[in-house]
Amino acid sequence: MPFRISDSFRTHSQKHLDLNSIKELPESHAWTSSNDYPSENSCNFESIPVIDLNNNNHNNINVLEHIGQACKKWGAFQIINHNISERLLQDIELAGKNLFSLPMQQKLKAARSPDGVTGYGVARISSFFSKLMWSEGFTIVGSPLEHARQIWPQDYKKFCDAIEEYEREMEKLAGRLMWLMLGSLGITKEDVNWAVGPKGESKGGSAALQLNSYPACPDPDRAMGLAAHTDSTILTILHQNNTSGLQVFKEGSGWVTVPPFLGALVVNVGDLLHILSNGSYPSVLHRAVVNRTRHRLSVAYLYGPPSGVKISPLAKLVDQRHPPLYRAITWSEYLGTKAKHFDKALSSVRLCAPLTGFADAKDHNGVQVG
Ligand SMILES: C=C1C[C@]23C[C@@]1(O)CC[C@H]2[C@@]12CCC[C@@](C)(C(=O)O1)[C@H]2[C@@H]3C(=O)O
Ligand SMILES: O=C(O)CCC(=O)C(=O)O
Ligand SMILES: [Fe+2]
Repeated sequence: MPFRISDSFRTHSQKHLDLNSIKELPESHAWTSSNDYPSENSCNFESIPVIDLNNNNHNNINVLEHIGQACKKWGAFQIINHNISERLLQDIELAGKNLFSLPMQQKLKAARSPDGVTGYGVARISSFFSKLMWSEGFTIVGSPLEHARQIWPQDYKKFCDAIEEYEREMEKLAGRLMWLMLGSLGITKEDVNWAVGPKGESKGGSAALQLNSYPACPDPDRAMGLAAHTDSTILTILHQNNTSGLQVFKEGSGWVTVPPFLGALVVNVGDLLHILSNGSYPSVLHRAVVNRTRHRLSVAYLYGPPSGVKISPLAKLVDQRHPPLYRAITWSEYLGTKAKHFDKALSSVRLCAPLTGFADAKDHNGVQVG
């Protein structure tokens, strides 16, 4: 059977409240310390590195080294000079704004079905939490046409054009970033047979596009935009509008805000790169908090390997002293595992305990993610 991301991650329950018009936080959305209360942040002045992809010599270290350090230390970094035009970033933001500002009954015409992946709905990880999140989402895999037509029977073209152009540009950037991140581990194209075609050309991966909307919230300290999670990807490229909300978890520092910089994009290490790198580049735990006055929008490009490809620790990174820590798994299988085990998914594909003290970040950082 052909691989489809849409087969792998099923929603358990969906509730649709119009968060834009609610004046008081309902009990259903009021989080407490026992479920990862957002205001427990430590005050942090550091943040993830900003890497100039054009600059081959930043503070005497080159881009590859800079990326390697960021992946090891943070599991995330921001990029500038990435060749995605400001115009395209504005277009995708506008497409998201136009979609989420529609009346609820119109958005629900493209509601994600209970056993589907694409379309409009609450965060799909909601089923792992007793409280609901202060956000709404729209997931696209491949062409947005079918859902766009359900929402705008005549007027779907503008939305589809923006999404499709964004997907094309993101695919190129994600491929480039994957080779930079793997390159920083000493991995070349010869070492990854599934990513290279017969003529030595790079093969494209699979991807999903996630539009996230976080309306202004009457009680932001007790609400959660998107609960702590890692992405089940090789890497994720995130565009956030000019309102902060994304936080990454760093061992020893706690939750650290990722400030939005005009034109910059955030890159996250996902669980599959964690596996490929045999744990050297841990996937980053992250979440989105909300804001009393400002509406926030983010667009995540979730990039993974081509269909059917088994992902396992790369042979070059494995030896007697560094045995493979994870078993081989396809993206589709991993998404199924994540849908079942959520924050325990990575541990559930683990083969053995590491020899060197390293452990899955989520297993020992004390942050409750599920
Ligand atoms: C490819 C995918 C990754 C994702 C599940 C999905 O099938 C499509 C949406 C993705 C997303 C976006 C928001 C956070 C996340 C955990 C979720 O609930 O849906 C991720 C999923 C993931 O990375 O596991
Ligand atoms: O909105 C954000 O900043 C985070 C979104 C996110 O983590 C995701 O879509 O996977
Ligand atoms: Fe995420």
